[in-house]
Amino acid sequence: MSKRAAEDSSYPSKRSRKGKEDDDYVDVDNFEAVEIESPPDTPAASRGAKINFSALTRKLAEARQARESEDGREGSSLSAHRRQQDALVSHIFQEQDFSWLHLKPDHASRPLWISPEDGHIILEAFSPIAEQAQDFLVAIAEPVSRPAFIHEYKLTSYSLYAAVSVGLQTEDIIEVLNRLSKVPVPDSIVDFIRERTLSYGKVKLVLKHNKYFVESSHPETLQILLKDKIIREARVHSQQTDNSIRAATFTTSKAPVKGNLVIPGTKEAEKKKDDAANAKNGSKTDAELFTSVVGVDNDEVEEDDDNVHAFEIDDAKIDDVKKRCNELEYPMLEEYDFRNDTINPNLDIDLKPSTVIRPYQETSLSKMFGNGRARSGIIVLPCGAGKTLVGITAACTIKKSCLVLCTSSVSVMQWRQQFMQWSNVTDKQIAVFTADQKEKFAGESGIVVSTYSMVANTHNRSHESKKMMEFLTSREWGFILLDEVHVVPAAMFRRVVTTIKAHAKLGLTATLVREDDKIADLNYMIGPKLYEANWMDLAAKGHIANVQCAEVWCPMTPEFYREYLREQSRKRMLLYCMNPKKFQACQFLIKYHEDRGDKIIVFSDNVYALEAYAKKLGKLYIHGGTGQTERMRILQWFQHSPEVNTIFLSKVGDTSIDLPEATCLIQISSHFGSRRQEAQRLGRILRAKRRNDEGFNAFFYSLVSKDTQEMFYSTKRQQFLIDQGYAFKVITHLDGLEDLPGLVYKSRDEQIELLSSVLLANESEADLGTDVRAGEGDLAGTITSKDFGMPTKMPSVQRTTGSLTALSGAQHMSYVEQNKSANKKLAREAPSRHKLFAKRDKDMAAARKEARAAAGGKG
Ligand SMILES: Nc1ncnc2c1ncn2[C@@H]1O[C@H](COP(=O)(O)OP(=O)(O)OP(=O)(O)O)[C@@H](O)[C@H]1O
Repeated sequence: MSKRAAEDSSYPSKRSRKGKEDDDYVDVDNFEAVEIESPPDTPAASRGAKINFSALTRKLAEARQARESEDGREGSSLSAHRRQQDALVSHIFQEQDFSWLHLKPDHASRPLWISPEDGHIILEAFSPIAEQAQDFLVAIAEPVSRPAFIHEYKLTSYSLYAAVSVGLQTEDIIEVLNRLSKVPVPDSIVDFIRERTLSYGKVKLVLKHNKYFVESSHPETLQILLKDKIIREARVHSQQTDNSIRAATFTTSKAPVKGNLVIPGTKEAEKKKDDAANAKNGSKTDAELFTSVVGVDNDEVEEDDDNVHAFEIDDAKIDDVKKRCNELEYPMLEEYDFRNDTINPNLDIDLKPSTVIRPYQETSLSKMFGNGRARSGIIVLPCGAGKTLVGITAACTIKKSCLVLCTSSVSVMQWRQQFMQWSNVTDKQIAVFTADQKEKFAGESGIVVSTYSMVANTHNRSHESKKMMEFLTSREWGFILLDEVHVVPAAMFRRVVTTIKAHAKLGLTATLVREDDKIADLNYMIGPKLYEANWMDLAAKGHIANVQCAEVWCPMTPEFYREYLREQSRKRMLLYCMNPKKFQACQFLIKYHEDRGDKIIVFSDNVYALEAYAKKLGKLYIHGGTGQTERMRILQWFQHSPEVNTIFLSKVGDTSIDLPEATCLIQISSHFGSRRQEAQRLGRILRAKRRNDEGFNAFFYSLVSKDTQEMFYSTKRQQFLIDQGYAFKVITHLDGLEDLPGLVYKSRDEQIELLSSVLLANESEADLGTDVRAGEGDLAGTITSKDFGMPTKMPSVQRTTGSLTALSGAQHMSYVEQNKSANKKLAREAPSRHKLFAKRDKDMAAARKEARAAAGGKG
C-alpha cells in the first residue's frame, strides 16, 4: 500500500478505537509505506502491490516491548497463573480446542488468529494496527463478517487468486500473516497458500487483432495446459505450421513494456497537469512526479524485456478454456496493455476538470491499474458509494471504445447522463441501445450503453437490433463495464462475455452475494475481486450515511392470526402484510419521522398491500403499473414539495432510483429472504444529502408481523447487512402508538372488515401482485396526484430538524417482553368466529369435501 493510501485510510482506525484511552492510540498517519523487498527473480509484473510491512513490524515490536515491561512489573507469578487458567478452560472447547497452537509470547500485540482447519481468520478490529491488517486481509482473503470489534475473513482459492493478480507474492503473504498472527501460521495454511498460489498469475488471456491467445512467459506451463483435452481442442493452428512441430511451437514475442500511468480525477492527475503547465513555462518536469497511483511507484516502472509465448484459441471455446484453466489451478489473468494498443483507435475522453474522485474510489481503481495495465476483475463498493464514477474513470483511463451493460433501460439512461456529467464525452461519442433507441456512435471509437438482455437475447430480434448486434460483435472493445454483476443470470452472462470481444472487463457490485450460489462463476467469467470497501469505514468518513436499523415487531390481531394459521402459504403472506397492527406501526412511524422533517420511502414488494396502505394513509405510490410521466411527477414532488414527504414504492424502486432527499425507509413487505434486496433498499438512504449534518442518522425500519414466517425471512434478509457491521435493534412496542390521533383500524369491526377484504382478495394478490417491470405497463390502478388535490404551485420548503435526542429516534420506543405463549394459546382456543366468516368456513369445508371425493373417485 502506498503512502497516500495509508494517509487516506487513517480515519477509521481512530473511529474503531473510539472509547479507548488516548495514550494507547497509534498514529497511523505517521506510518511510512515501505515496499517489501522482492526477491531478485520476482517477475516485474508482480512487484506492484505494497504492504506497510516495516511499519507493521515496527509497531509490533513497540507493542511487544510495552507488553514485556508490563509483564515484568507484574512478576513471574502472573505467567504461572495464566498457564494454569489455560489448562482449566481448554476442555470446554473439546475438538475446537486449539491451545496446541501455542500463542506467541507477544500475542497480545498481534491482531489476528488463523484457524488451522478451515483458513478462517479472526481479526481484533480494536487493535492499534487493525487498519493496516485489514488492508492486507482484504487483499488476500474474503471478508465474511465485519462488525465493530471482531472481524472474520476466510482464505479461499479465489481470494488467493485475487491476491496474486494484484501483485502479491506467495512468500510475502505467508510472512505478513505470520507477523500479524498470535500463533505461528499453521503448516496446513502455509501449504494451502503455497499450493494455491504456485501456478496463479502464470497464464494470461490476451486479445490481439481480434483473436484470443493464451499467453505465458513459461512455455512449459503452456505445454502442461495443452495436455488437457479441452484446451488442446480449443487451440487454433496456423495454416503454415507443420503438423509434427506445431504441438511444441508457440508464437513468441516481447512482453509489453510498462510505463507511467495516471488515473484522471486523482491528486496525481492534478499534479501532472501542473507539471505539464510548468514544463510549458520552461521549468523542468520532474519525471518522478509522474508517479502512478496507489501501489505503483516510480521505482517499479521499469522495462520488462521477458519474452512471452502464446497459442491461439477458438473464440467460441473461450469460456470452456477459462473454466478448464480454473479447474487445473491455472486461472487466467486478463490484462490489457491499452497504452501500447495501436490497433484499436483511441477515444478522446477525459474526466471534467471539476471531477475529483474520492480516496476509496481511487484505491479501487489502483487495484485495477496497479501495474500500468488494465486488469479484469470486480470492484465491490457499498450502495450509493459511487460505482458509476469508478466505471467512468476507468473508461477515461483506458480511452478506447467502451461498452456499458446494465440491468434496466432506466439504468442505461442514468449511465449515459452520468458519463455526460462527469466526463467531457460528447453527445456523438455516446450511444444507447435499448428496445426504444438503437443508436451508433459517430467516428471510429465511442461508448455504447445497453442492457444485458438486449445483448444476450437471441430470440425475436428486429432488423434494427440485428444490425446493432452486428455493430457490437464485429468490433473489438477496449473495455466492457458490467454493472450489478451479482444479479445477472449466469447463462445470460456467459452469452454476453462470449459474444462481445473486449480487452478489459470491470464488474461493479455492492453485494457480491447471490442467492443461487453462482458467485464463483463470476471469477472466471470476469476475473477476481479486485477491491471490496468496508461499509462502516465509508459511513464513518461521511461518504455514505450512518443508518440506524430496526426491526419492528407487530403483533397479529387475534382474527388475522387465526386466519393465518388456517390459510395456505400464499394467502398467509397477504395476511401478515395486511396485519392492522402493521398498518398502525407504519402510520405511527410516518407521522413521527415526517414531524422530524424526514423524507420517507415505504417499500412493499406486494402491490396489493402497497395500494391498500398508500390509499388508507393518503400517500402517493409508484409501482410497475405507474406510467413514466406519473412516476417522474411523483418523484419530483417528493424531492421538492414539502407537501409530499412520504412515497410508497414497489420493488421497481429497489435500484436505479437516486433520491438523496430520502432519509428514512420503512419496509412493510419483502420478497422472502433476499439479502441482496435488503442491502439495495438500504442503499436508497445511504446517499442521503444530509449525511454530513452533525449527528445525522438515516433510519431503516423493517416491519414484521410477530410469530409468522415473516420473522424467519426477515432474519435471513438482514444477514448481509449484519456482516457489514449494521446492528438491527428489535422494537417490540412503539410508545404512544395507541394515542395517535386518527389511528387506522383501531376498532375490532374495522379490523374484521379489513380481514374480509384480504380473504376475498384474489390468491395471486398474495404474490407480488400485479407489479410489472420498470418502464412497462399502463397507468391502471395508480393514484394520481389529482386524487390528492395536489397544488400546481409548490410552496417554499420549511423543514424542522429534531434535537440530538430526537435524532436518536429512540425516545418513543421501548422494549417490552411479550408473553411468548400467548400466540400458541390463541391458536389452541376454540375460535369464536365472527359471523362474517361462518358462511365462508362452511363453503370451504364443503369444497374440500368435494375435492376429496373427486380425488377418491379418480383413484
Ligand atoms: N467523487 C464523487 N464526488 C461527488 N459525488 C460523487 C462522487 N462519487 C459519487 N458521487 C455521488 O454519489 C451518488 C451515488 O453514486 P452512484 O449512483 O454511482 O452510486 P452506486 O454505487 O452506483 O449506488 P447503487 O448501487 O445504489 O446504484 C451520486 O449522486 C453521485 O453523483
